[in-house]
Amino acid sequence: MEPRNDAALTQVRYETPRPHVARIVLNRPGKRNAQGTIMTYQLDRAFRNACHDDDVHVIILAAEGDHFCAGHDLGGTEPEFPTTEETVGLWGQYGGPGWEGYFSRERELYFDITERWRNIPKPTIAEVQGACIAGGNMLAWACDLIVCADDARFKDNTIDMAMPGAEFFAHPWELGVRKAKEWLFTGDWITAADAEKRGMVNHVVPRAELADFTLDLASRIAGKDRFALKLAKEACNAAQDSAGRRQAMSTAFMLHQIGHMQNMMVHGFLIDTSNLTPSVRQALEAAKRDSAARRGAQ
Ligand SMILES: C/C=C/C(=O)SCCNC(=O)CCNC(=O)[C@H](O)C(C)(C)COP(=O)(O)OP(=O)(O)OC[C@H]1O[C@@H](n2cnc3c(N)ncnc32)[C@H](O)[C@@H]1OP(=O)(O)O
Repeated sequence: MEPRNDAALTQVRYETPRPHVARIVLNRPGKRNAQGTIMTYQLDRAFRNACHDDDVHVIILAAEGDHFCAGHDLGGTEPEFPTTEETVGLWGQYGGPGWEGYFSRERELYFDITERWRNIPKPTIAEVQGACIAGGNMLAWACDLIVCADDARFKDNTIDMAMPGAEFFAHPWELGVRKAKEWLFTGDWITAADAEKRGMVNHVVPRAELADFTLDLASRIAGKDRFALKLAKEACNAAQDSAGRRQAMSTAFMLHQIGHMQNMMVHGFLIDTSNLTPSVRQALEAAKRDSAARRGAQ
């Protein structure tokens, strides 16, 4: 199958820079690649294109601009809820009252979809530079390997939003339980070097060499037997799963829902917005006003 030049992709680019290698690029640098509903479904579409193309053996997930991903889009310039046409998940009831709609959205957009990307039956490599925040880590963690630039830095600031951590709660599996707790409790950055020491990333390379290094690694892997790669990935993932990863993450996801409901009861919104950076808080406040007006008009 020819790689698709997919015109539907506006916030994500799909490239085939080397034989048997697809490179999917988050392409919203003006918003620091914040991941909203549109980007999520375009990313899902790009991953599916790569999965369905027999000629693609390895997939790179990269990002345009200075930062890999500023996490979930808190600016709300996009539809809050997916339409049933674009969803692959079966949750539905996005317009449901109370928590019903939000639960479906969270489950589909942040948990199930990320788990599906983690289980893509081809090797995936994240190529990370600059800031990688909260939901941004979920994108990197969904990949099998992570190569990062020496300027990469990672944090999960969700406790500052009165939330217990991003939805795809791989933190303890990525950093070890003790470091994961400190990272979450403080909301501090960890550097690329620290992430490598913890085993969260495979390689740290100079920023100028990031793309070429990742491509070379991808090409080396792409030269191996495609089916054996798939089996090796499945075997490694099964080791984590038989140690309880999936069950622990399901529990964490439900606790995350409790965090949102508590915020709704205490702050009248999904998250406590008081500690957000000024530009993001401003965008969010505008989005909240729009959303309230839209709902009022219904
Ligand atoms: C369960 C929750 C999961 C989550 O993922 S919640 C999201 C958590 N993420 C954050 O709190 C990230 C906040 N963003 C930042 O800290 C900074 O940004 C960066 C360090 C990533 C980059 O800093 P700099 O280069 O100085 O950019 P800038 O002026 O802060 O932002 C540039 C434009 O990007 C928009 N933006 C940044 N992050 C987000 C976001 N997460 N959602 C929506 N928009 C975002 C801003 O508003 C602004 O936009 P305009 O130029 O139009 O004013």
